[in-house]
Amino acid sequence: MRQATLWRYAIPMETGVVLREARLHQREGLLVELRVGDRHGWGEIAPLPGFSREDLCSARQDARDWLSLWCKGGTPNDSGLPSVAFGLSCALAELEQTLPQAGSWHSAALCTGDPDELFERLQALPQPVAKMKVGQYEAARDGMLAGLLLEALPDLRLRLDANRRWTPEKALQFARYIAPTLRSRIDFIEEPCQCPDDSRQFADETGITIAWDESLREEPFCLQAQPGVAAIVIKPTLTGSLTRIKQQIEAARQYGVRTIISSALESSLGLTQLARLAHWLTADEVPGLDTLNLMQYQLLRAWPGSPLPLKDKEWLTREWQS
Ligand SMILES: O=C(O)CCC(=O)c1ccccc1C(=O)O
Ligand SMILES: [Mg+2]
Repeated sequence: MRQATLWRYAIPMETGVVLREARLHQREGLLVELRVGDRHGWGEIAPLPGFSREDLCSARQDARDWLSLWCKGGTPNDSGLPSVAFGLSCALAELEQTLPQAGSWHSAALCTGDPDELFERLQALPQPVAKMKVGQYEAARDGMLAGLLLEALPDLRLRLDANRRWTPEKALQFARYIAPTLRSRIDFIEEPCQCPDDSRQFADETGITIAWDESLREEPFCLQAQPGVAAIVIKPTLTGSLTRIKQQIEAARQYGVRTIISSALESSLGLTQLARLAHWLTADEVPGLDTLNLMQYQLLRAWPGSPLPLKDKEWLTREWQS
């Protein structure tokens, strides 16, 4: 017999580092638990305000409809809401034991705090890959800091994320502070300019490669081999089912473009699944999952080595059961 429960969580968190002005003080989402006999599978459905097109209310409704049908023995189609399709497909994959347990537990370290502290943290990393948000302050400041880090830490690889905040002039101003010999250690800048054509031109002019993030979720987006485009950044919660994620990764591979699996601020349950997904489908890449520490605690599953407290089901609210 098939059984399903939909749980709700709310975790205090501070998201200023990643979301900037759109910051959240609490992350809300749903967890889905599927059971068949003594097998079970979990998934997380957590639309991210400001990024997802669906909200939690419509996600809950869609998830309930899907689960009702599934419990009756049906095989419902993937939800059209990306967060729902992602969470349900993870729960099914766990149930069917198709999501391997091994995970990519080393993430690109999210650069926070003051430069001295950052410097020490990066120096201690086994795989020195860091991700820095740029475009919030002066482009010159960003350029100086990035240049300084690359110069001081000769093994460091840097990923930058501008979230489309630069005009073409600002982007070039940033690049002027990065010596040409250091540029190849910038893995990529995610979406430097407002418009994708300007971002590609930036890559052409500076030799600094770029990655698509926001563009991936815009219609019409057609992945192609483009000079200067090094990677796509996939946030599964904003993308959809495991099948869809696999298709995107496969397409990128065909064009010689790297894929980085990245967080949309999921709880430790979803985040550990993303680490497993990353290991399974993008084994050679360091994922962008360094967001757990923004939360006050972990839920149901522990990220290996995390000192954050781990909370159990008592911290969840039951929303629906069948
Ligand atoms: O990609 C990462 O390394 C961390 C996640 C991250 O930056 C992010 C998280 C939530 C929403 C948007 C973004 C972003 O890439 O801008
Ligand atoms: Mg990004």
